[in-house]
Amino acid sequence: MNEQTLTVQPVVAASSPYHAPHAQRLAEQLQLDCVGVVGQLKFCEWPLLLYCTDDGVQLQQTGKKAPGPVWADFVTGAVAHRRKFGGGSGQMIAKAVGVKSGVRPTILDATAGLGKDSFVLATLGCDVTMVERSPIVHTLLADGLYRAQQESEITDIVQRLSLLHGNAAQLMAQQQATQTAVVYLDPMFPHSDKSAQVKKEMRLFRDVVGADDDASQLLDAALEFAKARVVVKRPRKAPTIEHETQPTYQVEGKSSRYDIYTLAALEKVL
Ligand SMILES: C[S@@+](CC[C@H](N)C(=O)[O-])C[C@H]1O[C@@H](n2cnc3c(N)ncnc32)[C@H](O)[C@@H]1O
Repeated sequence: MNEQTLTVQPVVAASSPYHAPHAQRLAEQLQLDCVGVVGQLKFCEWPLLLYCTDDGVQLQQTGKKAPGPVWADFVTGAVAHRRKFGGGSGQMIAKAVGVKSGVRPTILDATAGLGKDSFVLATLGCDVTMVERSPIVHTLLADGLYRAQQESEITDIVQRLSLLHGNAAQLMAQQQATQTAVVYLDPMFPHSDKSAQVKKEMRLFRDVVGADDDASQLLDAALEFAKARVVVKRPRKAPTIEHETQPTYQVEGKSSRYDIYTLAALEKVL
C-alpha cells in the first residue's frame, strides 16, 4: 500500500452503543484507535472518523462545516440511479471496455476505490474483480458490497462483483488474480471539480489513500496481464499516464476521457 503518502489517519467510532463492538473489531483489524461512541459530530475532538452507523461504515469528517460522509453506496447513491436511468451500453465506459451485443468482457478493476465504476460495469453484465490497496477504502467497499448483497433487486449484479485487497500491480505480476480480458485503471489525479462538496470529498479521499504516483508501474503490469485491452480513465485534459506505450485510441466525454491500449481483439479472447 501507499502508506508513505498518507496524510490523514482516522479513528474508529460508533454512532450508538449498538455499533460499538463492530467499531472495536474494525479498529483491531486496521490497527487504528477506537474512541467508542460519538453522537455529536459537530463538537467532536477527532477530525476524521471511520464511523460505524445504521447506514454502514462511513468515512466522516467532523466539525460544524463537515461535508457528508464518504461511503460505498450501491443501493441509494448515484450508481443506483444510473442503474435505473443510465444509458446502458451507450455509456462511454461501456464503449471503452468494449461492451456490445453478445460481448461482455471479464474485467479486473485495479483501482476499485468505492466501486462505482465496477458497479456500472457489472450492471452492464461484466464479471468484475475489484482490487483496492488502501485498507480504509477496502473496508468501506467491503461494507458497501455486504449491504448490497442484502438487496434482492440487485443480487444478480452484486454476484458479478468480487473484491481483493492488495496492490494490483503486484497481484497481476505474480498472477494472483485470474487473468481477464480487460484491465481497468482509474488512479487518483488532482482535479478541478467545480462543486465545493465534491472538492472536499475528493480532497479527503486523496488524503486518505495517497497520491497514486506509481500509476506507470500499474499500467506496466496491466499491459502484461490483460488479454485484450487496458482502459485508463483520466480527466479530459490530463496527460496520458507516463509510459513508453501510447494509447491506441481515446474516447472523450465532457469531463473525462478513456485511454484504450489495445492488445488483441476482444472477440478472440472471450
Ligand atoms: C480515483 S480512485 C478510483 C475510483 C473508482 N474508479 C470508483 O469508481 O469509485 C483510485 C483508487 O485506486 C486505488 N489504487 C491506486 N493504485 C492502486 C494499486 N496499485 N492497487 C490497488 N489499488 C490502487 C486507490 O487506493 C484509490 O482508492
